[in-house]
Amino acid sequence: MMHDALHNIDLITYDLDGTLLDSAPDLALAIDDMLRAMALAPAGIDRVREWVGNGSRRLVERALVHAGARGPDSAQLDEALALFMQFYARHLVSNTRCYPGVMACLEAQRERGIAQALVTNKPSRFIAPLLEATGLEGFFSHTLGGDALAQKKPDPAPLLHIARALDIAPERAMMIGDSRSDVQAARAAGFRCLAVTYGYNHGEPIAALNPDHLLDSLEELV
Ligand SMILES: O=C(O)COP(=O)(O)O
Ligand SMILES: [Mg+2]
Repeated sequence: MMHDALHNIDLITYDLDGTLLDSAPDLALAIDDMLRAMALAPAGIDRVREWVGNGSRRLVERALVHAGARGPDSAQLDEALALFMQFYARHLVSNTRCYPGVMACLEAQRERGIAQALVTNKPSRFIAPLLEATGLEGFFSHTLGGDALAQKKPDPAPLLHIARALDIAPERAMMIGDSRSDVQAARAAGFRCLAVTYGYNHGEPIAALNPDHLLDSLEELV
């Protein structure tokens, strides 16, 4: 039987980090390489996991503030971000894996004829190589990175952009994500909202945001 969450849904937009992919280990490697290159102390994966979700610039800024970098002013942030992008490109798929149930869920919705798209706050340039390395390429009609439009999640713009491109009404669309930016973007766009409990969400339980549905695994949507 089909899960209730999928009732009357024609489009699913998925978040990437913390929802489809456990990417925190590689993000942490890159952040720590960046900090070391700037003669600052490494942060470690447990902290980095809490900083993911608002794009690379905010991730780097949080790391610099935590490491006690004075400022950080925008020149220092630019320099750190350039280092991070360079290191992350090298570590993109060293340890990054799909969460259990992801592939089966994507296959099941494809079979059902539900349109699927990806909306991440991650820089666009990393999307294709990550999808390719994890076997997730080919499932999404549209992919949008955090730098693709002027506004990123929690702004509803990327979700509405995709709904419009596919000519699907927001009330027939659902966002699946792991963090408050996903829940807020879904609400503001008029999308149904499903949250996974295993993701990052800045160290706080996503249940506190009252998404329409909560899942421990995307396997439940198969
Ligand atoms: O780059 C980030 O901050 C996380 O991106 P996400 O939107 O895929 O969780
Ligand atoms: Mg996420």
